[in-house]
Amino acid sequence: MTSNPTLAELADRVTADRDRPAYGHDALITCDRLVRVFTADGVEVQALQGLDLLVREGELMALVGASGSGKSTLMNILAGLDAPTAGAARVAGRDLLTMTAGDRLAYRREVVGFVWQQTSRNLLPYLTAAQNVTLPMRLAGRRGRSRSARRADAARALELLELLEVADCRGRRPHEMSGGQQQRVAIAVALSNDPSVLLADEPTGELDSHTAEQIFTAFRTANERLGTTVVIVTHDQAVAGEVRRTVAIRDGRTSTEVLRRSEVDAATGHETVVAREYAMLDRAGRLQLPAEYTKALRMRDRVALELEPDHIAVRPDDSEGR
Ligand SMILES: Nc1ncnc2c1ncn2[C@@H]1O[C@H](COP(=O)(O)OP(=O)(O)OP(=O)(O)O)[C@@H](O)[C@H]1O
Repeated sequence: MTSNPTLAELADRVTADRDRPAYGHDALITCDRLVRVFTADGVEVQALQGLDLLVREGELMALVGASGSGKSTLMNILAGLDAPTAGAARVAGRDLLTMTAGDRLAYRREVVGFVWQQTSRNLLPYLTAAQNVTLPMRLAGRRGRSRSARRADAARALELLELLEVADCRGRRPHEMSGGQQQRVAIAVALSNDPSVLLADEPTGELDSHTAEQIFTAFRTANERLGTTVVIVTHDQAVAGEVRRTVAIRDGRTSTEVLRRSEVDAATGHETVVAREYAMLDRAGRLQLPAEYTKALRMRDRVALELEPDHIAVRPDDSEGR
């Protein structure tokens, strides 16, 4: 252990702490110790238990986790449909805890777009694809109600439908389209007001694997061509495997994340994708070890720690019988 710091050292530490940028200062989405408690029939359920998550502008990332881990709760908060119990959540500079009902409505219209699993939840059944895409633009009313504004909205709707390769569906109502076409139109609807963030909760859950791949391509197109930040909750390993960053949620907290990067072999020019798993370390120093690791070494209750020059070793408790 180090000796007691001098007064000058303490003053230096205070200055360094003060000058350190705030947590998530450069992130588009910041969740800081986010808590959501539900009370049902007098029983409290802690759906989010101090979740930390940072998403940078321009990312395309996936959230995965077992059923009940808190993914939908998090998405509903980020979508502005639900409010957290405690902690902090900011998206594109908006504080999700302190927003008024009016701010929340503007936030849902202007800052986030969302695509849900149930195709029926995304589109109005009595409107055509093009009308579904122009509706959020009309509701936001950014261009006014003149004829030229309506023409500009219709042109943007067609551009988006073309970008997502469903322009041929523009005059069709949802029941006249396949599930995959409906989801691509739903992505166009979500993008209509040029949101900073596109949120999708199991968007491929009702689709076969080939169609799911097309939907994922549509998200990638939105991310690459429009620069929209995309967060997708998915059970689909194929989708999770396609993104650079997959964050796992366990028991209402972010636990591990997998980062993938391409490596090109200098000799052959062959490109391979290398994946590496990381654990989240929160500001209190808490770390969640993957269950399969702790099970493999029969670790529970207590582990032995050793600080090495370049790593920390975590070993099974060896104190038994000593
Ligand atoms: N409105 C609610 N009232 C009470 N409990 C709720 C409510 N919404 C969610 N929960 C509980 O919160 C926990 C997290 O639920 P959530 O729906 O966020 O999980 P999930 O990871 O999205 O699961 P799934 O993959 O099955 O959709 C669960 O224990 C759930 O039962």
